[in-house]
Amino acid sequence: MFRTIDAFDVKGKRVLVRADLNVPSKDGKVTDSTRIDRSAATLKELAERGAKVIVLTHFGRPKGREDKYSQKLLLEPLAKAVGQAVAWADDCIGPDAEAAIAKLNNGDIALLENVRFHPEEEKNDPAFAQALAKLGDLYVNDAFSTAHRAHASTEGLAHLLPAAAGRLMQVELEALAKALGTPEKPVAAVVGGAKVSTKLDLLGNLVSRVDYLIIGGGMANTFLFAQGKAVGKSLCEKDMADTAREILEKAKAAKCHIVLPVDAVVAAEFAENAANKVVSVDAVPDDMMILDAGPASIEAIIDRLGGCKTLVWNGPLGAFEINPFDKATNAVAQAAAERTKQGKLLTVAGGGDTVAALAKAGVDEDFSYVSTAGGAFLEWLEGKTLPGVAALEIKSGGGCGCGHSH
Ligand SMILES: Nc1ncnc2c1ncn2[C@@H]1O[C@H](COP(=O)(O)OP(=O)(O)O)[C@@H](O)[C@H]1O
Ligand SMILES: O=C(OP(=O)(O)O)[C@H](O)COP(=O)(O)O
Repeated sequence: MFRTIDAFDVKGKRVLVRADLNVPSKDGKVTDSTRIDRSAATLKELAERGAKVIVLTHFGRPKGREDKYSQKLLLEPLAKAVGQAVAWADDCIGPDAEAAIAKLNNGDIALLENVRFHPEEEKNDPAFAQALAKLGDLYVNDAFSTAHRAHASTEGLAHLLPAAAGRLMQVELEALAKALGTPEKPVAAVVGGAKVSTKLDLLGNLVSRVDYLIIGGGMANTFLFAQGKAVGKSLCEKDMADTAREILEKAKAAKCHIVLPVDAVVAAEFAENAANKVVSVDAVPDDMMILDAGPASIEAIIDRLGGCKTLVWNGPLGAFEINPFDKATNAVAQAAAERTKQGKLLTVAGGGDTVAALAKAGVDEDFSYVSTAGGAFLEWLEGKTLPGVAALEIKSGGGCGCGHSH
């Protein structure tokens, strides 16, 4: 049980909204604005109700203040999404933030610079959380896709100010519970993408929840390496090999079938239209990298989905942003969309890049539900309590606040 923004009288109040505007980008331009667009409902409602709306978010994984992770590129798409100008502050705490907020009138919206420019954010540092809290009267967490992180702006702040869930947070939790509360079996999970170390661990729990775990993208390379295969220059976290082997053992014990690529599209560089060829996963050349799953792997995955009733998906199967390494992601997305339209498969997908990949494949409207969250959604699926959601719990209201119904 958590409070929503219905419980707040926001008129004239400074409302700190933690959104997740961590969107895909290229050359300083946002390439998929889904997270921004879906965060707009809360921001617009608060502004319409007369709040001074202050948006906190992270963008990427900067190590301290790094210009390439400045959030200025978000200003224009955010202004478009909310239908009004958005003010800016060069820092998320201190004099810059205070000055920008002091200028806000009721109904105005401001975006502050990347909270991760301060390493204290990810440490959930109490003094940093206090510095953020000083800027607002009320706190709204609308960042479901970052709710698996116990950071100052996603967790700490909820203990320092009156706190509520935003509309996107509400919608996500309700939609996931409805779609996946009791998933029809067999259930397949597709997990790919590039965030190997932060997502590999959770696969250990996922194997007891799904019948098939289909591993692709950079994640698969680490498993192939763990099986003793050479992966050349591929994205691969070699120090995670033991964890990968443990997951394979856990899967066996849980009778979860792991599906790994059998062939791969390899190239010498991560670049658009790089010369490429299809090889067996047993024959990846030393000077090349795996950038997509090959045709035999695509066929095996689609074949496997044919027998499933539910699909959950986070992480593209290849480097989908650069042609032609989007083939496996496109083909599997289109096959899943087709089966969804036929009423044979319930499909729930999520993640900043996964959403962009589904849009590129032209099927984002055809899935049963598309979440803004990737890692958070998988952790929710594991049955884990998400710290960002739990912190919103109304202590006397009963329920643990994790978003699951127990
Ligand atoms: N084989 C691969 N090698 C390098 N990068 C890959 C590979 N497969 C997928 N990726 C990358 O994974 C990224 C998305 O991963 P991730 O952030 O985990 O997904 P999401 O944002 O949907 O949760 C994309 O930028 C894509 O290029
Ligand atoms: O993009 C995100 O998650 P996702 O890649 O799992 O979809 C969130 O913004 C969380 O980012 P983080 O994984 O750097 O904490």
